[in-house]
Amino acid sequence: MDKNIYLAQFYGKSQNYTQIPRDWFPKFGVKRGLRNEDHTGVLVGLTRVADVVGYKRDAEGNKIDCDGILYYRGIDVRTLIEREDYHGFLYEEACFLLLFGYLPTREELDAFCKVLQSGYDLPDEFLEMNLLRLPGKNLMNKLQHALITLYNYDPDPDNIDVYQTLRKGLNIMSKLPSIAVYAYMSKVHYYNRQSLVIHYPRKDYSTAQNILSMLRLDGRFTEEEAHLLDILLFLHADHGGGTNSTFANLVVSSTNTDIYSAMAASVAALKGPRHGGANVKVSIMMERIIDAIGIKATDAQMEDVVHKILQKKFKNHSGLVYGFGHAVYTLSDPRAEIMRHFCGIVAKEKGMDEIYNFYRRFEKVAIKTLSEAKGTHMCSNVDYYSGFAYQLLGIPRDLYTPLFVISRFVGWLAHNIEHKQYDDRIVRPAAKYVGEIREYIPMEDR
Ligand SMILES: CC(=O)SCCNC(=O)CCNC(=O)[C@H](O)C(C)(C)COP(=O)(O)OP(=O)(O)OC[C@H]1O[C@@H](n2cnc3c(N)ncnc32)[C@H](O)[C@@H]1OP(=O)(O)O
Ligand SMILES: O=C([O-])CC(=O)C(=O)O
Repeated sequence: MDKNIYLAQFYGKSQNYTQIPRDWFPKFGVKRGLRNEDHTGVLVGLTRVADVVGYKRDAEGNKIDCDGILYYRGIDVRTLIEREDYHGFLYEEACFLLLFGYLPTREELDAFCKVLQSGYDLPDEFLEMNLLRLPGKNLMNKLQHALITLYNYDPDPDNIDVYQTLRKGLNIMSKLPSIAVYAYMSKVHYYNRQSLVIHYPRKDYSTAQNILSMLRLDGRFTEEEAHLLDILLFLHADHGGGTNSTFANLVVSSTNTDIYSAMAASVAALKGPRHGGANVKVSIMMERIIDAIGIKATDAQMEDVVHKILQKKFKNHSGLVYGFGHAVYTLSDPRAEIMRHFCGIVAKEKGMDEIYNFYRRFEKVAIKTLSEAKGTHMCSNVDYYSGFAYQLLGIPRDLYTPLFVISRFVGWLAHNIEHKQYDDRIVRPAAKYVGEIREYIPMEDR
């Protein structure tokens, strides 16, 4: 018999031995997904890096929905964006704030940018050996590979001293934009037979400027485009210690493994479509929806699509309307609100307001339909508009989630350092054995 048929039979039979009924989880007091009954997260740590506020508590301790607020080191991200003194290095300023806990002076920010800029160059032959000779089908997997490979270029890679972690982290961080863009160039050269374009990063450019200049054939971009990308990088920089990819970092790093391995674990987590990978899924989903019902579709047609997605009758079959719902936010994700605003402005400038208006209308319909279907308020999340914002900048879909990595790396690093300094215990929760204890049966008696 075909070996796959055997395997399918073993798998079928295994269901008699391996099942764990859903109601056993509450019965044994297990918090699935580390969530409490009211869906809030189980407390697993203390942090001063960022705060994600999505609900309040009333006097009786009940959870009350509220508009979301995101604080970086206690400062509302909106105030950092709305300021009058924009200088082109918003993302770098946020990196400083997240890592060191205070807002830099002009001199401190310049000095910090110089540290980053001094790390822009890749090690000799890294590009040729690891990116051009080994193109990756998926850039998130390729980024994990590149991170693990950078270990080999470090003379003391297993040194996990806190200050060394900061130095190594900043060095990796400064190289990520080139690695991601070159990995993309290598992919489309190899798999799509496109011409290979390699622009070197400029030392005087910010992270946002370099990404745009390395990606574009002529290396040119406008100030407004760099500003939008700077804001996008800024908005993705951190989301507290409980978000999946950061928690994954802390779990892995708590074994005292090297920083390259811990960061690769975070990239692996962020790739998932329930997390950072949702930005690609949203983009594909919206394209398919527009294909199916047209850009001028009515609200009723949009509502029908949402129901079809929920019933797994629309194209992606996941049952999820990507870009909606959040583990913490209830009424709104402040990052989606900010992006909606900036996307509106840039879409108008680029003559893409028709598609922007579609996103806008679909957002309202999806929120209403999902909230009714699930009996709880659901908001659009950061991933709903980010792909569209990248599309406005002409950034290819392959790079949507890698851009999230470039940005969130600093958050992973800040929490990694904080955890090493102040928690420093191996993460090791418990799982209850709920099977039976059985006698061994000799082979001839089975
Ligand atoms: C950067 C980020 O990670 S932002 C999040 C990006 N992810 C997405 O956009 C993917 C779509 N959204 C989701 O999968 C979820 O809303 C998450 C993972 C973001 C948050 O999930 P949680 O708060 O844990 O909610 P949970 O997954 O328990 O969902 C509760 C219920 O709502 C449903 N639900 C939640 N979000 C959605 C959605 N977007 N579409 C359809 N159903 C949803 C779940 O299927 C579940 O239904 P059930 O009770 O009938 O099983
Ligand atoms: O907090 C979360 O669960 C997911 C999220 O929005 C992020 O990591 O940016």
